[in-house]
This record gives sequence, structure tokens and C-alpha cells, in this order.
Amino acid sequence: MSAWQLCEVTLPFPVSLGRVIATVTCSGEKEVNLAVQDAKAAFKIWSKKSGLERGQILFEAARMIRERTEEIAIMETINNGKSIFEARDDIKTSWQCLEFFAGLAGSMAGEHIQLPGGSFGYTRREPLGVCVGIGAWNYPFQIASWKSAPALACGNAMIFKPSPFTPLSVLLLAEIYTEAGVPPGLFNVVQGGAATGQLLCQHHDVAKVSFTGSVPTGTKIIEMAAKGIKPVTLELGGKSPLIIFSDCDLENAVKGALIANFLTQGEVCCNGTRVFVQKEILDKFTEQVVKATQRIKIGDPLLEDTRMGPLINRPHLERVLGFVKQAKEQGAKVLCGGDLHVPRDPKLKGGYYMTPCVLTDCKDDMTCVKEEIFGPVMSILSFDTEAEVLERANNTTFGLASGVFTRDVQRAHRVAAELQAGVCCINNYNINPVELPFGGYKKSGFGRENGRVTVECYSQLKTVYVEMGDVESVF
Ligand SMILES: NC(=O)c1ccc[n+]([C@@H]2O[C@H](COP(=O)([O-])OP(=O)(O)OC[C@H]3O[C@@H](n4cnc5c(N)ncnc54)[C@H](O)[C@@H]3O)[C@@H](O)[C@H]2O)c1
Repeated sequence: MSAWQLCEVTLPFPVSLGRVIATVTCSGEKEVNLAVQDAKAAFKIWSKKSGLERGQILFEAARMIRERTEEIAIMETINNGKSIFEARDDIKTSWQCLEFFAGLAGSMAGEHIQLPGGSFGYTRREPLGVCVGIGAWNYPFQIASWKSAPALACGNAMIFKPSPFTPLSVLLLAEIYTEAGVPPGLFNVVQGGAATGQLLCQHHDVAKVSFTGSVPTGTKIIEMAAKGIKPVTLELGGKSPLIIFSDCDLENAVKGALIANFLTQGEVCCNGTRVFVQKEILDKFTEQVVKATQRIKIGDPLLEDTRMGPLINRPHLERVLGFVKQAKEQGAKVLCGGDLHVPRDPKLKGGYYMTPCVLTDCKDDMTCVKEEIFGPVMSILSFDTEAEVLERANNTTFGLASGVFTRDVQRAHRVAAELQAGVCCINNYNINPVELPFGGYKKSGFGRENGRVTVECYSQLKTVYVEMGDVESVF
């Protein structure tokens, strides 16, 4: 069963422009069972291949993604609403991820351990079996690639369920894997929402669940996985701090703050939405950030110069605007944006647009500072000392990412070491190359994506003892 075959459509408009672009059928129990059955059969073939053989197929899939970048990026823009400029970058980090794990596949190995009397032991790094990937709607193609590449490189099968808001681009990934030569059913897509996700998590033949999404759903996933004693990778939400010291390169810090808040309409898990600025440079920084934010081009995400498209759907847009309203009620000052935006172009009028927003006079206990907004809203907070800002930055239940801008190299590393987050960027932000592990601390989840360490998340170790002497009788 290859669900992608059900859905070959040409889509002229992004879904987030308020038009129905395609209808996909939700997978129920029957389809989920079929997908698991096919994945099990494919796993038998795939897991017997050498790492090098698996790597060769993944390299071919990476090549095909790279070659089809434009087509996939257009589909992703239509799927999600992000600008084509950004979608291209998502596709780039997707094929890079496949290349990275394809390269590792041939060198995945256990170890040999010498024991007394000539006996020895060795370990085998073995795949887990049928893994499930469940994705969020903000990086649909990239999330599917970041989960499937290490899973497949380690010898597993994967069934992927995209968010029901962005069901389409992952179908191209399934098509590419198939054309590149993975056995039928090895990477399969099932469509649907919570009910389909639950069926997958609870299936007794599923060995692992890798989830990207919100903390409340992540909590449910881990509860279901606990019942089946299944390992999970959880990539959850964040409310990350970006700390800007007065000795920074101001121009870079301003650019960094925009990258930390306004990519993909602010719908980014690792965004540095709590921007702590040292008092001495607060006014200067704020003035420049506001100017740069007002210059962001909002519009048709398929146009080359657009840098901000529509948000994912109307309820989400209303939720984000609600956060801005509440921030004002709680005493924050809106320096720019935070309003509904109706583009002049009639074909965009139904889109879920808002203007990127900068809030100042923010306090640590305001809702806009404590909760993940997942929209284009930056909260600026001022601070005096390093010790103070570290305490405030860490005062959150999340721990996904963080950032620091300073020219003082000792301070940069001291602060990076103290921040309670899975990722810290020094003098830049939202730079997540596939060679580096990505994942959270605290309620932002556990397990990692990308980097060598991810092999551990998609494999298990078998110990084999080899007796070279006689069995000593103890009875
Ligand atoms: N840490 C990361 O790498 C990362 C990346 C992207 C997004 N996110 C987070 O994702 C969230 C936004 O995405 P979202 O709104 O799609 O999240 P969500 O939790 O609502 O949904 C995520 C996925 O889970 C599925 N799902 C929902 N209920 C389920 C259930 N009971 N059982 C199984 N599956 C279920 C959804 O259909 C969807 O595919 C934000 O909190 C964001 O920070 C995290």
C-alpha cells in the first residue's frame, strides 16, 4: 500500500490562503494495519542489507530530492504557506540529512571485547523494526526527512503520519524513496489526525515512535508508548531565550533576533521569542529591530521576494492575535505589527495573514513571555547582569533552544554552559546543520535528531558472548 498514489493533484494556491487544495482520506484501523503489515515485510528485506547497500539507496534518494528541489519547494509552500525562499532551504536540509545518514550507514558497527581465557564478546548494532514518525505542520517535508533518514539508515521501516493541515509534500518523499529503490512499504504514509496517530502508537507491531509536535500531544504519546514499553523521541515546543549583551555586534544581533522570530511566520519550535537585551543598548537595539521588522515583505509566498506568508489556518491566526491582545492588556507595548493583514492582491484576500509584531515593556510573568505563541511575535525584555539574565532565561518549563550575542568569548561559553536548553547558538540563531544533534531539555522533549548520536535513537545493541573454553560445572 502506498498512500501517496491516492493523491496526485495540481495545486494552484497555498492551503493557508483559505481555499481547499486537496482532500485526503484519513487512514483508519484497516489502513494502519495494512501499513504495518507492509512495513514488516519490507523490514525483513531492508534489515538484511548491508549498511553500505542501504546508504547507496539513501544517497540516490538524496540526489533525487536535490534534483527536484524546486518542485518540492513549491509543493511545500502550497502545503504550508511559508515563503518559497524558506521552503527551498527546508528541502536542502532534507537531502543533506539523507546524505549525512547515508554516509554513516556503512560504518554502523558494534565492538569486540576480549575476555579471560580467549573468550570474547561482541556487540551488534541492530535496527528496532517498524518505527512510526508523527509530524507537525510547520516543517512537513523536513520533519519527515529528519525522522526517516536515520530510521532507514539504521535498517528500520517507517510509517509516517503528517499533520492533517499539511498532508501533501511528504507524499513526494514517499515517491522518491520508492523510485530510489527502497522495498515497497518500507516508507509508508498514512493520513489523519489524532485518531490515526493513536492507532499507530498503540499498534503492538510498532517498535518506536518519533514525534514532533506540542507538549500536550507529546504527553499523550509518551503515555501510549509507556503501555507498550516503546522508546520515543519527543521533539516538542519551546519558549527559547535569546540573550543580547551590550558588547555584541549590534547589527548582527538585530539580524539574529529577526531570524529567531520571523522565519515561517514565527511558527518555529526553536524560535528565540524571549529576547533579553542589556539595558545599555535596549533603545538602540529596539529601534533597529522595529525598523527591520517593518521592512519584512508579507505577501504571496510563491513570489521570490516574499519573506512572510500566511499563518497555517484561521483558528491559529486568531490564537496568535489573541496573545497580542492579552499582552497589551497585561501592560506590554506593541511597537509594530500584531494586526490582521489583508493583502491588496485579491487572490490573497482569504489568507491568514498578520503583521510581524514586536512587543516591549514585557515582564517575565506575562502570558506572552511564558507561553509558546507559535506566531510572529517577539517579546523584548531588558536586563542588567549576566547572573540575573541566566536565572530569568532558565525560568521556564521548556528547554529547546537558546542564543547569546556577545563579543566576549569567555562570557559566550560560560553562558552557553549555563543555559538549560538542548541547543545554544553563539552570535547567530536558528542555525541547525544536519551534522549537529537537535533536540530539547526539560518539557521540550528528549532524544535527538541529526548528528551521529541519532543512530542510538533508531537502533539497539545486542551483546554476544563467545565461549572459547569448556563450560565449568557448578553443579
Ligand atoms: N522540537 C521540534 O523539533 C519541533 C518542530 C516543529 C514543531 N514543534 C512543535 O509542534 C507544535 C505545533 O505543531 P502541531 O500543532 O502540529 O502539534 P500537535 O501536537 O497538535 O500535532 C502534532 C502531530 O500529532 C498528531 N496528534 C495529535 N493528537 C494525537 C494523539 N492523541 N495521538 C497521536 N498523534 C496525535 C497530529 O495529528 C500531528 O500530526 C508546537 O508546539 C511546536 O513547538 C516542535
